[in-house]
Amino acid sequence: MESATLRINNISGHLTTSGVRGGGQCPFSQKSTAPLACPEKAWSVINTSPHAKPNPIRVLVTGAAGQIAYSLVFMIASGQMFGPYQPVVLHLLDIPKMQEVLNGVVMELNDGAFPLLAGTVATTDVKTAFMGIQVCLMVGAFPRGPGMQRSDLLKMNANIFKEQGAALAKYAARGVKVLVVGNPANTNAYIACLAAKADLPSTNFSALTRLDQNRAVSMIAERVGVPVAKVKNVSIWGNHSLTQVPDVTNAVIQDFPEKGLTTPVLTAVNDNKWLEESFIPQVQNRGAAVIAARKLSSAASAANAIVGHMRDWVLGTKDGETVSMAVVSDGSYNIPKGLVFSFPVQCRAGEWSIVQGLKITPFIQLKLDATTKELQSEIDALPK
Ligand SMILES: NC(=O)c1ccc[n+]([C@@H]2O[C@H](COP(=O)([O-])OP(=O)(O)OC[C@H]3O[C@@H](n4cnc5c(N)ncnc54)[C@H](O)[C@@H]3O)[C@@H](O)[C@H]2O)c1
Ligand SMILES: O=C(O)C[C@H](O)C(=O)O
Repeated sequence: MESATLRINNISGHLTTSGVRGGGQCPFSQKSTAPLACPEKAWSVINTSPHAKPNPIRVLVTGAAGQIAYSLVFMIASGQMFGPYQPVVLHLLDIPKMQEVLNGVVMELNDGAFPLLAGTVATTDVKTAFMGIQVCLMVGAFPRGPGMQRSDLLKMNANIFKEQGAALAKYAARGVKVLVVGNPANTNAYIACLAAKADLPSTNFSALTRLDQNRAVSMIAERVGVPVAKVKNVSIWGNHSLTQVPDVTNAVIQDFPEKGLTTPVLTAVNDNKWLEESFIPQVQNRGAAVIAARKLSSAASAANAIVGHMRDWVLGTKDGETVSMAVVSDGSYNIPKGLVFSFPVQCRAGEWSIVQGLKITPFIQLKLDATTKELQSEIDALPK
């Protein structure tokens, strides 16, 4: 029996949809009593056991009426981001002219009857959207079209991140984990972090390069002829742009994980020319290739990458495995402090840390220098 108290109000231009199902308790339908794989690695906010009191977390998706969100919100509601024991209240923000579409997204969320969806707050009001949120997925921004570079969006999108960075500082939970997706993602994360600087630590902020990592993993798996799950520790360094650095120097094919047997990707591919002249440019240009084919930027694969990024951040990465996240540089690998730069990281207990001591070849170092320079020039171009 569902004692839904769903209300849809359209008051003074603000669509506010809120509902708490089952009297605030998430009606778990999962029969499994198995705890998550490594609960000791999870952020303390996340329920990793079916026996814990269900305590919904508040997750904001901005740009909730857009393309990426149309995959993302359903993946979150189905438990793919926070695991099978963690209920969510979805906060959904878009701009006033998208109210009607946002309303439709809420209808479909309700029609999905997701057991983990404890409520929705759909709104065009920034304060309502950011109030008390613990996870913030900043998708809302204009996408590029054919022939554009992501940096061409800087002027169009910068103000969104300035305003929303300030809203994070004012209204969000102090431990809020922020993932910027809207392009140019690294510099938008830099802007949001700067706007919140006095109130939130810079370690709360990140930008998405997981899609680039997934693209690179998929290309290596295809080249070597192994399932994608066997390709580990491919890194993306730097900017989510044409200068990004897909790097397989430290990557392995996990042949027999139970015996700890691995083969370096460099050995398995055994073709440096292909890696340097085909693999790297293909990963760098994949976003543009999708736009050319779809006439729209990647959306479902972006949603999947967002889920992977946040899931690893809150639930922890597997032992010995690295993932790529753009985070505020602490000076590691001589990357200037403060730049939002993609590094290989590991996550435990809700904290990321940059993997230290990885081998950087002279070829990769030249590329790191170029992507650093580009990020600095994006920041120099910001309106003062
Ligand atoms: N980092 C990545 O890997 C990656 C991957 C794919 C797309 N992207 C970027 O993500 C962004 C969104 O892509 P999309 O395909 O969903 O675009 P979209 O145009 O389909 O959706 C964007 C939504 O954001 C909304 N929006 C605009 N301004 C807003 C504001 N101030 N507050 C809240 N919402 C606002 C729009 O109304 C729209 O509904 C784009 O900038 C795109 O380039 C990044
Ligand atoms: O390429 C784009 O503009 C969209 C996104 O950043 C992507 O990598 O697919």
